[in-house]
Parts: sequence; C-alpha cells; structure tokens
Amino acid sequence: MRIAVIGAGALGCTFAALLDRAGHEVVLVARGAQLDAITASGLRLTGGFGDWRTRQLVAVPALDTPAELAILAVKAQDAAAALAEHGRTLDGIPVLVVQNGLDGVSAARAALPTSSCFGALSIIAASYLEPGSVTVTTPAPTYIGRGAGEPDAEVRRFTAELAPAFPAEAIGNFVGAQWTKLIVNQLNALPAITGRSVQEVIADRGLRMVMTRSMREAVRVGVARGIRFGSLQGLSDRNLRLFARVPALLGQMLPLRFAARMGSVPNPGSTLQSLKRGQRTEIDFLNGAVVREARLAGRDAPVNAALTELVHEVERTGMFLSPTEVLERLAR
Ligand SMILES: NC(=O)C1=CN([C@@H]2O[C@H](COP(=O)(O)OP(=O)(O)OC[C@H]3O[C@@H](n4cnc5c(N)ncnc54)[C@H](OP(=O)(O)O)[C@@H]3O)[C@@H](O)[C@H]2O)C=CC1
Ligand SMILES: CC(C)(CO)C(=O)C(=O)O
Repeated sequence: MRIAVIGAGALGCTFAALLDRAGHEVVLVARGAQLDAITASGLRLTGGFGDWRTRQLVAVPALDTPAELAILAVKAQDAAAALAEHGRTLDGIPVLVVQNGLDGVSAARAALPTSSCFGALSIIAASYLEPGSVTVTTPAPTYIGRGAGEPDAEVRRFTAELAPAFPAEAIGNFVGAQWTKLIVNQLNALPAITGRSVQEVIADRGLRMVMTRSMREAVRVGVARGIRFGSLQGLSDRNLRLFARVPALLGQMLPLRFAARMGSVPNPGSTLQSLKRGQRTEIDFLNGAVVREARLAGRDAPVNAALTELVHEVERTGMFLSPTEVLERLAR
C-alpha cells in the first residue's frame, strides 16, 4: 500500500519504519532537522520491535501526491494546524488518526469532510532520540476503530493490511476505548512534572498515590458522563469501575500493573518528551480533558486540574519539581 505518515515524531516514525519493513511504500512528512537526517541516511528504529533502517521510505516536507491511506501522528495541540496545512491532499483519502485524548477523530472528520476518518489508540511506548532515530521502549498493540459500535468493514480491512507490520486489532466501542486510554494517559503528567520516567514515578510511593488518585478521579468523571469504558489491554468497563470504588491503597495495583507491563527500559512518556524538546505539551487534551468533562457533568476534578496546572508551570519555567514539592503543592 502507498501510505503517507504525517508527523515524524516518536510514534509516526515507529509506524513509518515498521510499515517500510513490511514492504509498504511509505511517504513520511517531516520537518527541520528530522527531514534532513532521514533524507540523508534513512530512519533508524531500535528497541522492542527490533532494529531496522528504512530502505524505500521517502521523507518529504509536504504531501503532494495522494496515498491509499494517511496516518496522522501529531500531538493533539498540533492537529488543527496539521489538518489545515495538509488538508487539500488529505481530503478524500482514508485517514487514521493516532492521537491520545478524546478529540482526534472528530477533529479530523470536521476538517476533512470527504475523508473516511478513523482512530488508533496505541499502547506502544516510543521515544524520539535524535533526528533520524526512534526507539520503542515497550512494544505493545495498537487498537483501531471509530464510533460506539462494532468495527465496520473498512476498519477491519485497514487493520488487516497494517497488522503484518505491527500488532493491530480492530475494536468496537472506540469512543469508550478513548476514555480508557485517557485513564492510561494519567501516566504522563507526573513524569512531565518531575522529569522522571514513568517507571520511576510509579516506584515512588507518594507519586504513585497521586497517580492513583488522578486515575480514580478520571474514571469517576467518565462514569458521571455516562461513558462505557472500552476494553484495552486487560482494562474493561467493569474493572475500571471497580478500581474507582476500592480503597485507594488497593487502587495502587493499577499503576503498579502498568509499570510491570512497561518493563525496565525507562519510558519518559510522550508529554515529558515534548518538554525536553522545548515544545508545548498535550496536557490540556489529557488531564485537561478530564477537567472539562467533569465540568460538563457538574463536578470538579481537582487532582487532574492541579496536575494540568503543574505541567503548564514546568512548560513556563523549565524547572522540574521534586516528589516532595509535588506532594506539597497538591496538599495546598
Ligand atoms: N510517544 C509515544 O510513546 C506515544 C504517543 N501517543 C500519542 O501519539 C500522538 C503522537 O505522539 P508522538 O509521536 O509522541 O509525538 P511527537 O511530538 O514525538 O511527534 C509529533 C510530530 O508531529 C510533527 N508535526 C507537528 N505539526 C506538524 C505539521 N503541521 N506538519 C507536519 N508535522 C507536524 C512534529 O514536528 P516538530 O517536532 O517539528 O514540531 C513531530 O515530529 C500523540 O497524541 C501522543 O499522545 C500514543 C501512544 C504512545
Ligand atoms: C502508552 C503511553 C503511556 C506510552 O508511554 C502513552 O500513551 C504516552 O506516552 O503518551
């Protein structure tokens, strides 16, 4: 298949390299030093899916010819601009939106009225190391779907085309699964605030408890919004609702389980990676989305609001907080 990937960051490059390895014709839209490095020497993938240097992949500054499928892999805060910039070539071709948060597919659908848009929720943890190089710290499946019902024929067909390149599964209740991924992405804020890996944060008793509280709060907001959580990687509507009800001490089992699945290679998470590159983060679409959804349900989400604010503070100051400072700030 001829596949265009827009967004040559951690996940876009991971998918682009894996699709190249599987023999697809990949056009990767890249910018700046990333475009120069890939044009000069190809794209190097290392880590959990094995090592690969791309052979046929072509990096371009802008899409000029249509593809059979486009994969949009930019951060949520950059999606509107990317859709506007590449919309003329994208509109009319199927677009798979790889994005955390709740808005990716609906924003693409609004911007590309004649495209068939669907979404991917990836549990892969990937890090952008330097121009021309990405590494997968945790290989994991990617879940593809759209809407609230069962996966339709087109979703199944594209998933079957992609699955030989990387583990991919078509899922039903994609909207509910976006919420489940929003709970998983409670992993992101504390590494961004402290500059530590997800595993280090979860190993710290105090930070682990904050993460457990933010996850439980997010689940309660989802329940108040009438969400039926979708099934992802052993998480389900039933076990997430139970997680929000058991004593908080017992609830810590969930972040501990995430850390165990992640393995020992440090995962900074995608939000800390933006900060390390001096870029704005996606936090308003992660913990910030929980705060907005809580308001719509007539509730507060104080832990998610505080974590959102602390990530913005680190964006402004460039100074990470120690675990003790995080606990003090949350106690105010
Ligand atoms: N990294 C991970 O492990 C995971 C990430 N995700 C999600 O996947 C999505 C992508 O994340 P990730 O790969 O980490 O993000 P990155 O920030 O690593 O990469 C995004 C890329 O998009 C590029 N970009 C932004 N705007 C445009 C544009 N207008 N045209 C072309 N390129 C553009 C950026 O370029 P530039 O740097 O020049 O701005 C950057 O290279 C996010 O929603 C994230 O939450 C989900 C699961 C795991
Ligand atoms: C799955 C996880 C937590 C991987 O790090 C992710 O989605 C992210 O970093 O944004």
